[in-house]
Amino acid sequence: MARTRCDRTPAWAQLQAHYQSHGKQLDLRDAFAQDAQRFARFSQEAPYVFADLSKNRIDATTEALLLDLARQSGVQEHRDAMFAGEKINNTEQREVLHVLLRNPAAVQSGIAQEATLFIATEQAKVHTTLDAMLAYAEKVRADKAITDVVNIGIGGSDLGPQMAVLALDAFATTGKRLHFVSNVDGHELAAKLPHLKAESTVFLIASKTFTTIETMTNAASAKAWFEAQGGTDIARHFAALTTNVPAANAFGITTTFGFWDWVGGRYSMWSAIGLPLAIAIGAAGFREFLAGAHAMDEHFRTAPLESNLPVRLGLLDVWYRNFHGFTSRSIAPYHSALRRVPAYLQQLEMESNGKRVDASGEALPFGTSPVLWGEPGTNGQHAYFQMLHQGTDVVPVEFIAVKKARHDLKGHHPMLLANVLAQAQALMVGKSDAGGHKHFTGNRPSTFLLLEDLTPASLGALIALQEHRVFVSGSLWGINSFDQWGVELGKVLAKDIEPRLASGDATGLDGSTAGLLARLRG
Ligand SMILES: O=P(O)(O)OC[C@H]1O[C@](O)(CO)[C@@H](O)[C@@H]1O
Repeated sequence: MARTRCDRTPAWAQLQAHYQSHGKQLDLRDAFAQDAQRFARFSQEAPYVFADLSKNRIDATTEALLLDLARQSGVQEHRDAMFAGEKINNTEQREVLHVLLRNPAAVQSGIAQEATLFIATEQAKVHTTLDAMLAYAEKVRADKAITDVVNIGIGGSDLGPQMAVLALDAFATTGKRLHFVSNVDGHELAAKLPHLKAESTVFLIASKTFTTIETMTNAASAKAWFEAQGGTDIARHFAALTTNVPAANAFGITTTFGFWDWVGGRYSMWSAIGLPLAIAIGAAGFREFLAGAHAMDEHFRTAPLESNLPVRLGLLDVWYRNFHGFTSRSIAPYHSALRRVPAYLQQLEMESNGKRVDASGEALPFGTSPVLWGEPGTNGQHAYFQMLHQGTDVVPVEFIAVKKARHDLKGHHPMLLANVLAQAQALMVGKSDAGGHKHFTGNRPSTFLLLEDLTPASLGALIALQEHRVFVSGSLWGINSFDQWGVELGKVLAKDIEPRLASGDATGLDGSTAGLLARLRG
Protein backbone atom coordinates (compact mmCIF):
# COMPACT_ATOMS: atom_id res chain seq x y z
CA MET A 1 0.00 0.00 0.00
CA ALA A 2 1.60 3.26 -1.15
CA ARG A 3 1.06 5.86 1.53
CA THR A 4 2.96 9.12 1.71
CA ARG A 5 2.52 11.46 4.62
CA CYS A 6 0.90 14.68 3.42
CA ASP A 7 3.85 16.94 4.30
CA ARG A 8 6.16 14.84 2.12
CA THR A 9 4.22 15.40 -1.09
CA PRO A 10 4.90 18.11 -3.70
CA ALA A 11 1.30 19.30 -3.26
CA TRP A 12 1.98 20.19 0.39
CA ALA A 13 4.62 22.77 -0.57
CA GLN A 14 2.38 24.07 -3.33
CA LEU A 15 -0.44 24.45 -0.84
CA GLN A 16 1.85 26.38 1.50
CA ALA A 17 2.74 28.76 -1.31
CA HIS A 18 -0.91 29.03 -2.33
CA TYR A 19 -1.92 29.75 1.25
CA GLN A 20 0.59 32.60 1.47
CA SER A 21 -0.29 34.12 -1.88
CA HIS A 22 -4.07 33.61 -1.95
CA GLY A 23 -5.51 31.32 0.72
CA LYS A 24 -5.02 33.44 3.78
CA GLN A 25 -6.45 36.57 2.12
CA LEU A 26 -9.44 34.86 0.56
CA ASP A 27 -12.58 36.78 1.39
CA LEU A 28 -15.77 34.80 0.99
CA ARG A 29 -17.79 37.88 0.09
CA ASP A 30 -15.46 38.69 -2.79
CA ALA A 31 -15.39 35.05 -3.84
CA PHE A 32 -19.18 35.05 -4.21
CA ALA A 33 -19.15 38.42 -5.97
CA GLN A 34 -16.64 37.11 -8.49
CA ASP A 35 -18.25 33.77 -9.18
CA ALA A 36 -21.98 33.43 -9.76
CA GLN A 37 -21.51 29.66 -9.86
CA ARG A 38 -19.76 29.40 -6.51
CA PHE A 39 -22.65 27.72 -4.70
CA ALA A 40 -22.96 25.05 -7.41
CA ARG A 41 -19.20 24.64 -7.75
CA PHE A 42 -18.66 24.12 -4.06
CA SER A 43 -21.65 22.02 -3.19
CA GLN A 44 -21.82 18.26 -3.28
CA GLU A 45 -24.57 15.68 -3.40
CA ALA A 46 -23.99 12.41 -1.62
CA PRO A 47 -26.48 9.73 -0.55
CA TYR A 48 -29.04 11.36 1.77
CA VAL A 49 -26.77 14.35 2.40
CA PHE A 50 -26.41 17.58 0.47
CA ALA A 51 -23.36 19.61 1.43
CA ASP A 52 -22.83 23.29 0.77
CA LEU A 53 -19.09 23.89 1.02
CA SER A 54 -19.21 27.28 -0.68
CA LYS A 55 -18.90 29.29 2.55
CA ASN A 56 -15.46 27.83 3.15
CA ARG A 57 -12.18 29.59 2.51
CA ILE A 58 -11.32 27.70 -0.63
CA ASP A 59 -11.15 28.51 -4.31
CA ALA A 60 -10.71 26.39 -7.41
CA THR A 61 -6.92 26.32 -6.96
CA THR A 62 -7.22 25.28 -3.33
CA GLU A 63 -9.47 22.40 -4.27
CA ALA A 64 -7.24 21.31 -7.14
CA LEU A 65 -4.15 21.32 -4.93
CA LEU A 66 -5.97 19.53 -2.12
CA LEU A 67 -7.04 16.85 -4.58
CA ASP A 68 -3.41 16.54 -5.67
CA LEU A 69 -2.54 16.15 -2.01
CA ALA A 70 -5.03 13.31 -1.69
CA ARG A 71 -3.68 11.58 -4.81
CA GLN A 72 -0.05 12.00 -3.86
CA SER A 73 -0.67 10.84 -0.28
CA GLY A 74 -2.33 7.66 -1.51
CA VAL A 75 -5.71 8.24 0.12
CA GLN A 76 -7.47 6.15 -2.53
CA GLU A 77 -5.06 3.24 -2.09
CA HIS A 78 -5.44 3.48 1.68
CA ARG A 79 -9.23 3.52 1.36
CA ASP A 80 -9.10 0.51 -0.94
CA ALA A 81 -6.85 -1.27 1.54
CA MET A 82 -9.44 -0.73 4.26
CA PHE A 83 -12.25 -2.12 2.10
CA ALA A 84 -10.02 -5.01 1.05
CA GLY A 85 -9.47 -6.09 4.64
CA GLU A 86 -5.79 -5.21 4.94
CA LYS A 87 -4.48 -4.79 8.47
CA ILE A 88 -4.35 -1.01 8.29
CA ASN A 89 -4.64 -0.77 12.08
CA ASN A 90 -0.92 -1.53 12.20
CA THR A 91 -0.28 -0.98 15.91
CA GLU A 92 -2.81 -3.66 16.79
CA GLN A 93 -2.34 -5.74 13.63
CA ARG A 94 -6.06 -5.61 12.84
CA GLU A 95 -8.23 -5.14 9.83
CA VAL A 96 -10.62 -2.18 9.85
CA LEU A 97 -13.87 -3.52 8.50
CA HIS A 98 -16.80 -1.72 10.10
CA VAL A 99 -18.04 -1.26 6.51
CA LEU A 100 -18.75 -5.00 6.44
CA LEU A 101 -21.31 -4.52 9.22
CA ARG A 102 -23.54 -2.66 6.80
CA ASN A 103 -22.64 -4.47 3.62
CA PRO A 104 -25.72 -6.34 2.38
CA ALA A 105 -23.68 -9.01 0.59
CA ALA A 106 -20.07 -10.09 0.48
CA VAL A 107 -19.35 -8.63 -2.91
CA GLN A 108 -15.78 -7.50 -3.21
CA SER A 109 -13.94 -7.38 -6.47
CA GLY A 110 -10.37 -6.78 -7.45
CA ILE A 111 -8.87 -7.78 -4.13
CA ALA A 112 -6.45 -10.51 -3.21
CA GLN A 113 -7.73 -14.07 -3.01
CA GLU A 114 -6.77 -14.38 0.63
CA ALA A 115 -8.59 -11.15 1.54
CA THR A 116 -11.64 -12.26 -0.44
CA LEU A 117 -11.81 -15.43 1.58
CA PHE A 118 -11.34 -13.62 4.87
CA ILE A 119 -13.97 -11.04 4.02
CA ALA A 120 -16.46 -13.66 2.87
CA THR A 121 -16.01 -15.60 6.10
CA GLU A 122 -16.38 -12.52 8.29
CA GLN A 123 -19.31 -11.27 6.23
CA ALA A 124 -21.17 -14.52 6.80
CA LYS A 125 -20.62 -14.18 10.56
CA VAL A 126 -21.87 -10.59 10.39
CA HIS A 127 -25.12 -11.61 8.73
CA THR A 128 -25.75 -14.55 11.05
CA THR A 129 -25.20 -12.37 14.13
CA LEU A 130 -27.26 -9.53 12.69
CA ASP A 131 -30.19 -11.87 12.08
CA ALA A 132 -29.93 -13.25 15.62
CA MET A 133 -29.59 -9.81 17.19
CA LEU A 134 -32.55 -8.44 15.25
CA ALA A 135 -34.68 -11.48 16.13
CA TYR A 136 -33.84 -10.82 19.78
CA ALA A 137 -34.73 -7.13 19.36
CA GLU A 138 -38.12 -8.11 17.95
CA LYS A 139 -38.63 -10.55 20.81
CA VAL A 140 -37.98 -7.84 23.39
CA ARG A 141 -40.22 -5.42 21.49
CA ALA A 142 -43.04 -7.94 21.51
CA ASP A 143 -42.60 -8.80 25.17
CA LYS A 144 -45.33 -6.85 26.96
CA ALA A 145 -43.81 -7.68 30.35
CA ILE A 146 -40.67 -5.69 29.53
CA THR A 147 -41.05 -1.94 29.98
CA ASP A 148 -37.45 -0.78 30.41
CA VAL A 149 -34.19 -1.48 28.62
CA VAL A 150 -30.97 -0.29 30.24
CA ASN A 151 -27.81 -0.14 28.16
CA ILE A 152 -24.69 -0.29 30.31
CA GLY A 153 -21.60 0.69 28.32
CA ILE A 154 -19.21 3.58 27.80
CA GLY A 155 -17.45 5.34 24.92
CA GLY A 156 -18.29 3.61 21.68
CA SER A 157 -20.52 1.21 23.58
CA ASP A 158 -22.70 4.11 24.70
CA LEU A 159 -22.35 7.23 22.57
CA GLY A 160 -23.41 5.68 19.26
CA PRO A 161 -26.55 3.84 20.36
CA GLN A 162 -27.54 6.69 22.67
CA MET A 163 -27.08 9.31 19.95
CA ALA A 164 -29.01 7.20 17.43
CA VAL A 165 -31.88 6.29 19.78
CA LEU A 166 -32.39 10.00 20.51
CA ALA A 167 -32.04 10.96 16.86
CA LEU A 168 -34.62 8.42 15.72
CA ASP A 169 -37.11 8.95 18.49
CA ALA A 170 -39.78 9.68 15.85
CA PHE A 171 -39.35 6.07 14.67
CA ALA A 172 -39.44 4.47 18.12
CA THR A 173 -42.51 2.35 18.10
CA THR A 174 -42.05 0.11 21.11
CA GLY A 175 -43.28 2.27 23.94
CA LYS A 176 -40.39 0.86 25.96
CA ARG A 177 -38.20 3.22 27.92
CA LEU A 178 -34.53 3.12 26.92
CA HIS A 179 -31.89 4.18 29.45
CA PHE A 180 -28.15 4.61 29.10
CA VAL A 181 -25.76 4.21 31.98
CA SER A 182 -22.10 4.87 31.24
CA ASN A 183 -20.37 6.63 34.12
CA VAL A 184 -18.65 4.72 36.90
CA ASP A 185 -20.07 7.45 39.11
CA GLY A 186 -22.69 5.49 41.03
CA HIS A 187 -25.02 8.50 41.02
CA GLU A 188 -25.97 7.60 37.48
CA LEU A 189 -27.09 4.01 38.05
CA ALA A 190 -28.39 4.74 41.54
CA ALA A 191 -30.74 7.39 40.13
CA LYS A 192 -32.24 4.87 37.70
CA LEU A 193 -32.70 1.80 39.87
CA PRO A 194 -35.56 3.09 42.06
CA HIS A 195 -37.62 3.59 38.89
CA LEU A 196 -37.04 0.07 37.58
CA LYS A 197 -38.54 -3.32 38.41
CA ALA A 198 -36.46 -6.45 38.04
CA GLU A 199 -39.25 -8.38 36.31
CA SER A 200 -39.82 -5.71 33.67
CA THR A 201 -36.22 -4.66 32.91
CA VAL A 202 -33.67 -5.91 30.41
CA PHE A 203 -30.03 -4.92 30.94
CA LEU A 204 -27.76 -4.86 27.91
CA ILE A 205 -24.11 -5.04 28.95
CA ALA A 206 -22.27 -3.45 26.04
CA SER A 207 -18.51 -3.73 26.01
CA LYS A 208 -16.25 -4.68 23.17
CA THR A 209 -13.59 -5.98 25.53
CA PHE A 210 -15.81 -6.86 28.49
CA THR A 211 -13.04 -5.57 30.73
CA THR A 212 -13.78 -1.83 30.86
CA ILE A 213 -13.85 -0.96 34.52
CA GLU A 214 -16.80 1.45 34.37
CA THR A 215 -18.99 -1.03 32.56
CA MET A 216 -17.94 -4.00 34.66
CA THR A 217 -18.63 -2.04 37.85
CA ASN A 218 -22.07 -0.91 36.67
CA ALA A 219 -22.89 -4.39 35.34
CA ALA A 220 -21.96 -6.00 38.66
CA SER A 221 -24.12 -3.50 40.56
CA ALA A 222 -27.04 -4.01 38.17
CA LYS A 223 -26.79 -7.78 38.58
CA ALA A 224 -26.56 -7.50 42.37
CA TRP A 225 -29.61 -5.20 42.38
CA PHE A 226 -31.52 -7.60 40.11
CA GLU A 227 -30.79 -10.54 42.39
CA ALA A 228 -31.58 -8.53 45.53
CA GLN A 229 -34.98 -7.77 43.99
CA GLY A 230 -35.58 -11.49 43.71
CA GLY A 231 -34.70 -11.72 40.02
CA THR A 232 -33.36 -15.09 38.95
CA ASP A 233 -33.74 -15.37 35.20
CA ILE A 234 -30.46 -13.79 34.10
CA ALA A 235 -30.78 -15.26 30.61
CA ARG A 236 -34.01 -13.33 30.08
CA HIS A 237 -33.02 -10.08 31.76
CA PHE A 238 -29.35 -9.69 30.81
CA ALA A 239 -27.71 -9.77 27.40
CA ALA A 240 -24.09 -9.06 26.55
CA LEU A 241 -22.89 -7.29 23.41
CA THR A 242 -19.20 -8.03 23.10
CA THR A 243 -16.27 -9.50 21.22
CA ASN A 244 -15.35 -11.30 24.43
CA VAL A 245 -18.15 -13.83 24.82
CA PRO A 246 -16.16 -16.05 27.25
CA ALA A 247 -15.82 -13.11 29.69
CA ALA A 248 -19.56 -12.43 29.43
CA ASN A 249 -20.24 -16.09 30.15
CA ALA A 250 -17.89 -16.02 33.11
CA PHE A 251 -19.84 -13.02 34.39
CA GLY A 252 -22.94 -15.19 34.26
CA ILE A 253 -24.55 -13.90 31.07
CA THR A 254 -25.58 -16.54 28.57
CA THR A 255 -27.53 -14.38 26.10
CA THR A 256 -24.75 -12.92 23.99
CA PHE A 257 -24.34 -11.19 20.64
CA GLY A 258 -20.82 -10.99 19.37
CA PHE A 259 -18.74 -8.80 17.16
CA TRP A 260 -15.12 -8.88 16.10
CA ASP A 261 -11.84 -7.20 16.84
CA TRP A 262 -11.80 -5.64 13.37
CA VAL A 263 -14.54 -3.28 14.61
CA GLY A 264 -13.22 -0.32 16.58
CA GLY A 265 -15.33 0.67 19.60
CA ARG A 266 -16.19 4.06 18.10
CA TYR A 267 -17.17 2.35 14.84
CA SER A 268 -19.31 -0.31 16.47
CA MET A 269 -22.89 0.90 16.59
CA TRP A 270 -23.57 -0.96 13.34
CA SER A 271 -22.83 -4.23 15.17
CA ALA A 272 -24.55 -5.83 18.16
CA ILE A 273 -23.71 -2.60 19.99
CA GLY A 274 -26.64 -1.15 18.02
CA LEU A 275 -29.11 -3.40 19.84
CA PRO A 276 -30.74 -0.56 21.83
CA LEU A 277 -31.48 1.17 18.53
CA ALA A 278 -32.83 -2.06 17.03
CA ILE A 279 -35.12 -2.45 20.04
CA ALA A 280 -36.27 1.16 19.68
CA ILE A 281 -36.95 1.24 15.95
CA GLY A 282 -37.30 -2.44 15.09
CA ALA A 283 -35.43 -4.79 12.80
CA ALA A 284 -36.65 -3.20 9.57
CA GLY A 285 -35.66 0.27 10.79
CA PHE A 286 -32.23 -0.97 11.83
CA ARG A 287 -31.71 -2.50 8.40
CA GLU A 288 -32.60 0.86 6.83
CA PHE A 289 -30.04 2.50 9.11
CA LEU A 290 -27.40 0.06 7.84
CA ALA A 291 -28.53 0.58 4.24
CA GLY A 292 -28.11 4.35 4.55
CA ALA A 293 -24.57 3.88 5.84
CA HIS A 294 -23.85 1.39 3.08
CA ALA A 295 -24.99 3.88 0.44
CA MET A 296 -22.44 6.34 1.85
CA ASP A 297 -19.79 3.60 1.90
CA GLU A 298 -20.39 3.00 -1.78
CA HIS A 299 -20.16 6.72 -2.48
CA PHE A 300 -16.86 6.89 -0.61
CA ARG A 301 -15.53 3.74 -2.28
CA THR A 302 -16.46 4.64 -5.85
CA ALA A 303 -17.02 8.37 -6.40
CA PRO A 304 -14.14 10.23 -8.07
CA LEU A 305 -12.14 12.22 -5.54
CA GLU A 306 -13.41 15.57 -6.79
CA SER A 307 -17.04 14.61 -6.17
CA ASN A 308 -16.46 12.42 -3.15
CA LEU A 309 -17.98 14.15 -0.14
CA PRO A 310 -15.96 12.45 2.63
CA VAL A 311 -12.81 13.23 0.63
CA ARG A 312 -13.76 16.87 0.13
CA LEU A 313 -14.58 17.28 3.82
CA GLY A 314 -11.41 15.51 5.00
CA LEU A 315 -9.29 17.70 2.71
CA LEU A 316 -10.99 20.80 4.02
CA ASP A 317 -10.24 19.67 7.56
CA VAL A 318 -6.54 19.41 6.72
CA TRP A 319 -6.58 22.78 4.93
CA TYR A 320 -8.04 24.44 8.02
CA ARG A 321 -5.95 22.63 10.61
CA ASN A 322 -2.57 22.76 8.91
CA PHE A 323 -2.64 25.87 6.75
CA HIS A 324 -5.10 28.23 8.46
CA GLY A 325 -4.14 26.86 11.87
CA PHE A 326 -7.74 26.56 13.11
CA THR A 327 -7.70 24.33 16.16
CA SER A 328 -11.35 23.54 16.62
CA ARG A 329 -14.60 22.88 14.77
CA SER A 330 -18.00 23.61 16.17
CA ILE A 331 -20.82 21.21 15.33
CA ALA A 332 -24.22 22.85 15.20
CA PRO A 333 -27.06 20.42 14.57
CA TYR A 334 -30.27 22.37 14.00
CA HIS A 335 -32.48 19.51 15.12
CA SER A 336 -33.01 18.77 18.78
CA ALA A 337 -33.02 15.02 18.15
CA LEU A 338 -29.40 15.34 16.98
CA ARG A 339 -28.33 16.73 20.35
CA ARG A 340 -25.85 13.96 21.11
CA VAL A 341 -24.20 14.15 17.68
CA PRO A 342 -21.46 16.56 18.86
CA ALA A 343 -20.51 14.19 21.72
CA TYR A 344 -20.55 11.25 19.33
CA LEU A 345 -18.33 13.08 16.84
CA GLN A 346 -15.93 14.06 19.60
CA GLN A 347 -15.07 10.45 20.22
CA LEU A 348 -15.09 9.58 16.54
CA GLU A 349 -12.66 12.27 15.51
CA MET A 350 -10.63 13.01 18.62
CA GLU A 351 -10.06 9.39 19.61
CA SER A 352 -9.26 8.48 16.00
CA ASN A 353 -7.04 11.38 15.02
CA GLY A 354 -5.84 12.81 18.33
CA LYS A 355 -2.34 11.46 17.72
CA ARG A 356 1.09 13.08 17.81
CA VAL A 357 2.98 10.40 15.91
CA ASP A 358 2.44 8.88 12.49
CA ALA A 359 1.69 5.21 11.88
CA SER A 360 5.39 4.39 12.03
CA GLY A 361 5.77 6.13 15.41
CA GLU A 362 7.55 9.20 14.12
CA ALA A 363 6.62 12.55 15.77
CA LEU A 364 4.47 14.69 13.50
CA PRO A 365 5.63 18.20 12.64
CA PHE A 366 2.04 19.48 12.19
CA GLY A 367 -1.26 19.55 14.07
CA THR A 368 -3.79 16.74 13.89
CA SER A 369 -7.30 16.38 15.32
CA PRO A 370 -9.09 19.64 16.00
CA VAL A 371 -11.22 19.99 19.11
CA LEU A 372 -14.83 19.23 18.26
CA TRP A 373 -17.60 20.76 20.31
CA GLY A 374 -21.12 22.02 20.04
CA GLU A 375 -24.73 22.06 21.10
CA PRO A 376 -27.92 22.02 19.10
CA GLY A 377 -29.10 25.20 17.44
CA THR A 378 -30.76 27.44 18.34
CA ASN A 379 -29.53 26.91 21.92
CA GLY A 380 -25.89 27.54 21.03
CA GLN A 381 -26.83 30.91 19.54
CA HIS A 382 -27.79 32.17 22.97
CA ALA A 383 -24.62 30.89 24.60
CA TYR A 384 -21.30 30.68 22.76
CA PHE A 385 -22.16 31.97 19.29
CA GLN A 386 -21.04 35.39 20.54
CA MET A 387 -17.50 34.04 20.40
CA LEU A 388 -18.02 32.47 16.99
CA HIS A 389 -19.14 35.82 15.57
CA GLN A 390 -16.88 38.26 17.38
CA GLY A 391 -14.19 36.27 19.22
CA THR A 392 -10.51 36.48 18.37
CA ASP A 393 -10.33 32.90 17.07
CA VAL A 394 -11.86 31.71 13.84
CA VAL A 395 -13.80 28.48 14.39
CA PRO A 396 -15.23 26.75 11.33
CA VAL A 397 -18.81 25.73 12.03
CA GLU A 398 -20.51 22.64 10.64
CA PHE A 399 -24.24 23.22 10.48
CA ILE A 400 -26.54 20.21 10.14
CA ALA A 401 -30.12 20.95 9.14
CA VAL A 402 -33.12 18.81 8.25
CA LYS A 403 -35.63 20.08 5.71
CA LYS A 404 -38.64 18.17 6.93
CA ALA A 405 -40.16 18.44 10.39
CA ARG A 406 -41.91 15.51 12.04
CA HIS A 407 -44.15 17.57 14.27
CA ASP A 408 -47.02 19.84 13.34
CA LEU A 409 -46.41 22.77 15.65
CA LYS A 410 -47.05 25.77 13.50
CA GLY A 411 -44.21 28.12 12.69
CA HIS A 412 -41.42 26.35 14.58
CA HIS A 413 -39.66 24.69 11.69
CA PRO A 414 -39.49 27.71 9.37
CA MET A 415 -38.14 29.69 12.31
CA LEU A 416 -35.53 27.01 13.01
CA LEU A 417 -34.46 26.91 9.36
CA ALA A 418 -34.40 30.72 9.15
CA ASN A 419 -32.05 30.70 12.13
CA VAL A 420 -29.61 28.19 10.72
CA LEU A 421 -29.47 30.07 7.42
CA ALA A 422 -29.08 33.37 9.24
CA GLN A 423 -26.22 32.14 11.41
CA ALA A 424 -24.26 30.81 8.46
CA GLN A 425 -24.98 34.02 6.59
CA ALA A 426 -24.02 36.27 9.52
CA LEU A 427 -20.74 34.44 10.05
CA MET A 428 -19.83 35.04 6.43
CA VAL A 429 -21.21 38.48 5.60
CA GLY A 430 -20.52 40.16 8.94
CA LYS A 431 -21.58 43.75 9.63
CA SER A 432 -19.60 46.91 9.56
CA ASP A 433 -19.58 49.26 12.54
CA ALA A 434 -16.30 51.08 12.16
CA GLY A 435 -14.52 48.56 14.32
CA GLY A 436 -16.82 49.12 17.31
CA HIS A 437 -18.64 46.72 19.59
CA LYS A 438 -21.28 46.07 16.99
CA HIS A 439 -18.75 45.22 14.29
CA PHE A 440 -18.77 41.70 12.86
CA THR A 441 -15.68 40.93 10.77
CA GLY A 442 -17.49 38.26 8.77
CA ASN A 443 -15.54 35.93 6.47
CA ARG A 444 -16.00 33.19 9.09
CA PRO A 445 -16.27 29.83 7.38
CA SER A 446 -18.98 27.23 7.67
CA THR A 447 -20.13 24.01 6.04
CA PHE A 448 -23.83 23.29 5.71
CA LEU A 449 -25.00 19.68 5.69
CA LEU A 450 -28.63 19.27 4.71
CA LEU A 451 -30.82 16.18 5.06
CA GLU A 452 -34.23 16.00 3.42
CA ASP A 453 -35.61 14.14 6.41
CA LEU A 454 -34.16 12.60 9.55
CA THR A 455 -34.74 8.87 9.04
CA PRO A 456 -32.83 5.70 9.91
CA ALA A 457 -31.28 5.74 6.43
CA SER A 458 -30.28 9.40 6.44
CA LEU A 459 -28.82 9.14 9.94
CA GLY A 460 -26.82 6.08 8.86
CA ALA A 461 -25.50 7.99 5.86
CA LEU A 462 -24.65 11.09 7.90
CA ILE A 463 -22.64 9.09 10.41
CA ALA A 464 -20.86 7.00 7.78
CA LEU A 465 -19.96 10.27 6.06
CA GLN A 466 -18.34 11.47 9.28
CA GLU A 467 -16.47 8.19 9.75
CA HIS A 468 -15.02 8.44 6.27
CA ARG A 469 -14.03 12.10 6.49
CA VAL A 470 -12.11 11.21 9.67
CA PHE A 471 -10.50 8.38 7.71
CA VAL A 472 -9.44 10.84 5.00
CA SER A 473 -7.82 13.40 7.31
CA GLY A 474 -6.15 10.64 9.33
CA SER A 475 -4.90 9.08 6.13
CA LEU A 476 -3.44 12.37 4.90
CA TRP A 477 -1.76 12.92 8.24
CA GLY A 478 -0.23 9.46 7.98
CA ILE A 479 -1.56 8.35 11.33
CA ASN A 480 -3.27 5.18 12.47
CA SER A 481 -6.82 6.37 13.14
CA PHE A 482 -7.87 3.02 14.58
CA ASP A 483 -6.00 2.64 17.84
CA GLN A 484 -6.38 4.66 21.07
CA TRP A 485 -3.31 4.10 23.20
CA GLY A 486 -3.82 7.53 24.72
CA VAL A 487 -6.59 6.21 26.96
CA GLU A 488 -4.39 3.59 28.62
CA LEU A 489 -2.19 5.52 31.04
CA GLY A 490 -5.08 6.96 33.03
CA LYS A 491 -6.62 3.49 33.35
CA VAL A 492 -3.39 2.04 34.74
CA LEU A 493 -2.92 4.91 37.19
CA ALA A 494 -6.52 4.69 38.42
CA LYS A 495 -5.89 1.03 39.27
CA ASP A 496 -2.82 2.06 41.25
CA ILE A 497 -4.59 4.90 43.07
CA GLU A 498 -7.79 3.09 44.03
CA PRO A 499 -6.25 1.00 46.86
CA ARG A 500 -4.33 4.08 48.05
CA LEU A 501 -7.67 5.78 48.80
CA ALA A 502 -8.22 3.06 51.39
CA SER A 503 -4.64 2.68 52.64
CA GLY A 504 -3.47 6.29 52.39
CA ASP A 505 -0.17 5.09 50.98
CA ALA A 506 1.29 7.99 49.00
CA THR A 507 4.66 6.37 48.26
CA GLY A 508 6.03 7.47 44.91
CA LEU A 509 3.17 9.87 44.14
CA ASP A 510 3.79 13.41 42.93
CA GLY A 511 3.09 16.18 45.45
CA SER A 512 -0.23 17.24 44.00
CA THR A 513 -1.70 13.75 43.75
CA ALA A 514 -0.47 12.98 47.28
CA GLY A 515 -1.99 16.21 48.61
CA LEU A 516 -5.36 15.58 46.98
CA LEU A 517 -5.34 11.96 48.15
CA ALA A 518 -4.85 13.14 51.73
CA ARG A 519 -7.72 15.64 51.42
CA LEU A 520 -10.05 13.02 49.96
CA ARG A 521 -9.27 10.72 52.89
CA GLY A 522 -9.45 13.39 55.57
O1 LIG B 1 -16.51 -1.33 24.61
P1 LIG B 1 -15.42 -1.31 25.63
O2 LIG B 1 -14.39 -2.36 25.40
O3 LIG B 1 -16.00 -1.40 27.02
O4 LIG B 1 -14.67 0.07 25.50
C1 LIG B 1 -15.33 1.27 25.70
C2 LIG B 1 -14.53 2.41 25.19
O5 LIG B 1 -13.29 2.48 25.84
C3 LIG B 1 -12.26 2.82 24.92
O6 LIG B 1 -11.52 1.68 24.66
C4 LIG B 1 -11.39 3.89 25.46
O7 LIG B 1 -10.95 3.57 26.75
C5 LIG B 1 -13.01 3.28 23.69
O8 LIG B 1 -12.27 3.18 22.53
C6 LIG B 1 -14.19 2.37 23.73
O9 LIG B 1 -15.22 2.80 22.88
